[in-house]
Amino acid sequence: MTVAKGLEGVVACTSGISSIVDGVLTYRGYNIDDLAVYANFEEVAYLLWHGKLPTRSELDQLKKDLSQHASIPDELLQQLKAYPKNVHPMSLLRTAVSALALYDEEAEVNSEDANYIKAIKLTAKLPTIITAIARIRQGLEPVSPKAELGFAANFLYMLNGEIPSDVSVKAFDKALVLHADHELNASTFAARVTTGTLSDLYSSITTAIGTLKGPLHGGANERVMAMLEEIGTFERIEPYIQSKLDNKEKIMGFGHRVYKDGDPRAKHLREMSRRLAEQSGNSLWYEMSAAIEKLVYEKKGLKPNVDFYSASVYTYLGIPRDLFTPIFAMSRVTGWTAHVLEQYANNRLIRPRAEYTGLTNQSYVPIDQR
Ligand SMILES: CC(=O)SCCNC(=O)CCNC(=O)[C@H](O)C(C)(C)COP(=O)(O)OP(=O)(O)OC[C@H]1O[C@@H](n2cnc3c(N)ncnc32)[C@H](O)[C@@H]1OP(=O)(O)O
Ligand SMILES: O=C([O-])CC(=O)C(=O)O
Repeated sequence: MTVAKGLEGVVACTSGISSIVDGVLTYRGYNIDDLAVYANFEEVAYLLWHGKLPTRSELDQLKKDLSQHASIPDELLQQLKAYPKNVHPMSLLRTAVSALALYDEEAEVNSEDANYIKAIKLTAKLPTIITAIARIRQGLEPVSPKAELGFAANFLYMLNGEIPSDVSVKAFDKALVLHADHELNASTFAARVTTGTLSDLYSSITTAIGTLKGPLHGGANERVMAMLEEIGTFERIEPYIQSKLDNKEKIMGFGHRVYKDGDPRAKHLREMSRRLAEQSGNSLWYEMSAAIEKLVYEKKGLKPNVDFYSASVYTYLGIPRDLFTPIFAMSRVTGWTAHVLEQYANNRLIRPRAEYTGLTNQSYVPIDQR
């Protein structure tokens, strides 16, 4: 047997959802560079689920469906209020999504239609859950979603209780577009493994959230911000980075399993960070990020991934650091569910092999003789 550690280079399934070829990322054949400029998040969700861009009336219907399903069961809201306050929002989100299944009568119905509706429900409810988590821990009442607001605007509105500015909504919407899908990343693969057993869609998304949470995957974005805060000043950048490299520690937001010459999403986030810095009158986070990018490339030849500049973008948008990964989940749930639907449509159990490296020929010794 040949072992590909971390499954590097292994092609584990076919997929028609997103592709990465020669460093170019596409969703359903559309280049991410075009989608980032022209599409909004709801259009991208439709594209991922249906394989084509929506017509005006299809988009209006999806927006209606998302808004119709945005509220969460009162039982879940009461649970969110009862959960411990000092727990990471990703842990709360994972538990809340699992709990949500208990209040969906169709949770166990495994038809294509029922699963598509579950995909819409989960996408609609994630912002409501995340903002409720954020407000409850501050002793504030959760804010109910507003039907007339779009997906990105609704999140910012429910988080702060104020209608957000157009500039913030546009920037946040673009960040959601950029995070929506990414071929067979770890959390999507995990979701497909769960789906492969013919378990239910809520189980697959709970699996995916738990997988995204790790610092080598989606959890890197909040750690990038922690690093920027820890470094704090320009003079401290060089010694900080050098000591990380000397100690063979990972610099968060750099490197990628698939992109060796840079992540195409990073340039959009870099530009967003630059603009938001200019508008906010506080360029520190952007300037520090740009200096770190240059230095890490000079010293180690590594380029930033999607998580690097998203940290300063979200900070400029006034979003607390520990909500960065939940926001990633809020966008990626569209990609995860598209992959779950694709897996169900052409399923085979996912069950690779392991090369055994343990002891052999052991003789059983009775317990009182060990
Ligand atoms: C949304 C996302 O999931 S994007 C990724 C988010 N994760 C991060 O930003 C965490 C930091 N980055 C990393 O840990 C890695 O680059 C990963 C997990 C993304 C990819 O890991 P792998 O493909 O397994 O690469 P691997 O860890 O083998 O790295 C290859 C080489 O680059 C180095 N390297 C890779 N990333 C980094 C980094 N961020 N900082 C320092 N060195 C790094 C490794 O030390 C190794 O160097 P060596 O050959 O001198 O030993
Ligand atoms: O593809 C990966 O390995 C990680 C990633 O960038 C993503 O999930 O967006």
